[in-house]
Amino acid sequence: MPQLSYAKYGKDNVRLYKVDKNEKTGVHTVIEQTVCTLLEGDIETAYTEADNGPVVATDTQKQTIYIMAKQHAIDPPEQFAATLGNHFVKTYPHIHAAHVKIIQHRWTRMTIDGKPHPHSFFRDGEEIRVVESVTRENQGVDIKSKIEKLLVLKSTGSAFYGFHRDEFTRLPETWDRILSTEVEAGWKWKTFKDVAEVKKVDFNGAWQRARDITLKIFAEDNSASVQATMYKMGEQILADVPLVEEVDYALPNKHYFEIDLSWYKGLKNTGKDATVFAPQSDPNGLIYCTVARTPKSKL
Ligand SMILES: O=c1[nH]c(=O)c2[nH]c(=O)[nH]c2[nH]1
Repeated sequence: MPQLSYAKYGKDNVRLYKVDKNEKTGVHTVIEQTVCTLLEGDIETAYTEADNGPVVATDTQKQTIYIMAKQHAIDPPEQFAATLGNHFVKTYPHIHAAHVKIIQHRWTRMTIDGKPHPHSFFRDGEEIRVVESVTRENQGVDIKSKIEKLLVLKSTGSAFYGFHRDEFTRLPETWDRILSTEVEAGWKWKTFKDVAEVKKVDFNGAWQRARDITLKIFAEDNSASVQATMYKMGEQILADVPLVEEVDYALPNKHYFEIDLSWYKGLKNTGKDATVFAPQSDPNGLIYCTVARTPKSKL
């Protein structure tokens, strides 16, 4: 007999915008998010017996997102995720866990004639801030914060030599190359007891630190490899944000190939003379790592 071994359900791609209007100064602050909520619990019969009794409709979940957004802070997104998760597990006795994912999109204030504009914003890149949370009944809140789609490039200060060589190796060693990646960085927080504890944490400060560290180390490290540079980033975030237990990075190595132009009148464009390159869309390297405070057993 087959069995339902796992189930969760909810509403994805709920788009949300909230404006905070400071009446005194006339300055508006805007936040745009895409929210997903997924509920777990005693919902088996909805699947196995066509019983909709336990189903908190996905439409209800969507309406709840709007109402909670009106009544509570949605920034930082970590706090809003915990508020939503707490609502679902506290309101419905048969719901035992709520997964909330929030993607926060960039709206950066415009500078007009050298002054920050009170109510006009622009999208400065595709970078997103992501929060993944799970609130479990009587077991607290687990939160992971992320930066995704942050595209960076350095035109020098990166080498790759001394790697293993055998009969399959074609790649020459290089002491000066272009390094480019689209940063995906995540940091997992210690388990929080409840929403009250979540509310005390400076998530925006931590996001800023993680982003600054990523950019500073990317720019300043005399990179031996993607692996070595990303490890330094992880170490530094753990050192700077005590409530973070684990940091992970996923970095594609976006290759830029030298083009030999010597066929054209002996034009020099390789080695130290290389200035025109061919950016590659694929294939690309893909390097992962997780840096944890306490090493995990490999067993
Ligand atoms: O930083 C790098 N790490 C690698 O593992 C690797 N492999 C490769 O071909 N180029 C690079 N660069």
